[in-house]
Amino acid sequence: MPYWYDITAWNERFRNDSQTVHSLRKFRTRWLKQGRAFEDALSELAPNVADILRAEITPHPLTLAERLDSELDGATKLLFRTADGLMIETVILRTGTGRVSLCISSQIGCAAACRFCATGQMGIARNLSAAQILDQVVQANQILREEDRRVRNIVFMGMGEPFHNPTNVHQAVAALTSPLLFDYSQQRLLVSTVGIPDEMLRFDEHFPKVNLALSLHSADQAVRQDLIPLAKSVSLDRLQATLSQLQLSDKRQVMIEYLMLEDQTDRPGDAEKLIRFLENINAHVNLIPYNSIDGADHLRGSSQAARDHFANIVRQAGFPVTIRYSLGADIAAACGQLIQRENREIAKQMRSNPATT
Ligand SMILES: C[S@@+](CC[C@H](N)C(=O)[O-])C[C@H]1O[C@@H](n2cnc3c(N)ncnc32)[C@H](O)[C@@H]1O
Ligand code: SF4
Repeated sequence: MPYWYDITAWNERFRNDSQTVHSLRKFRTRWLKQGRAFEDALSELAPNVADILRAEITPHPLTLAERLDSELDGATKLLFRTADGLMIETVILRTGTGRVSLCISSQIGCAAACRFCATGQMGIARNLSAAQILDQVVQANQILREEDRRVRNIVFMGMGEPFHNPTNVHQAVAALTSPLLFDYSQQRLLVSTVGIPDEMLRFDEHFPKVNLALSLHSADQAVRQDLIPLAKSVSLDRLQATLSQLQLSDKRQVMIEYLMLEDQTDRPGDAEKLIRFLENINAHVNLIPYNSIDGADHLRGSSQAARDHFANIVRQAGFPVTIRYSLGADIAAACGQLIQRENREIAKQMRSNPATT
């Protein structure tokens, strides 16, 4: 049975029936581009075609468990439950201009175990399937349809390391950018990684216009690997060489994400190291204010003065610098925070009683 996003397989199956191929195309437009509910998208199809889809497609592999709307700004956090009871987060970000970005998850938990990240502290890592990754976009667009909006930009900045789940992430990106499915241009997507060199290059080759972000956070090897245990196996030299091989241009700079941590990453000397690291790389630096998380009491976010000073040093070296404005502070914006404990509990139950899961 083909997945709903496997266009080649569906077309092959109905290759002698052009009318069905045509009505399937209409259905996909209504469902994926217009954000209609599955049953509504089926309503204009011939009954026999609608019955085939009802019988063979699982439209929503995720169940929306909770929706939290920020009272401060245009953020909505969606908490989804997978079939085996684990939770993931997706965030809708509405900007003042009316544009909407969606922050999606690619894994449950994350093996990189970054000290500052609630997802990394979750103690469980499981890949999301391509259908689960895509369902976050499908369900967000259904919510946004009620507001006459559609997701415009999609960022893989939710839970998980996308390049630890490359097969499913490649499939999901191919579906999102396929004119026959979601029809987003590659430029509307951004994949953020902690830095998995081979996978970054492979992705760049397949999707040369999808934006890439590297979560660097420090250009000092000792500090970086202290914050990101996975960095012990990836040297800064290797990362630098990887960045220099990406297909960058005026329209596609690599985004360097840099977490501002007091006395660890935010000193003027740290800015100088960052500038040296980025020499000859077409990069845009995004400074990230730290959202404190449980169990990381030794980490403190930088003051605004330190952040501004750092930004000025990097700007003077010729790099565009932005400071990330964190939306949804009142709905626990730091990804994974809300569900960290719940997932740990479920994972513990699974381990102690595997027969029931
Ligand atoms: C959750 S990660 C997911 C994508 C990928 N694994 C990565 O690290 O780039 C997305 C971004 O959130 C940042 N982040 C994680 N925990 C944070 C926190 N407590 N405060 C601020 N940013 C955080 C990460 O450093 C990363 O730049
Ligand atoms: S910051 Fe990214 S790589 Fe690090 S633990 Fe969190 S999700 Fe994983």
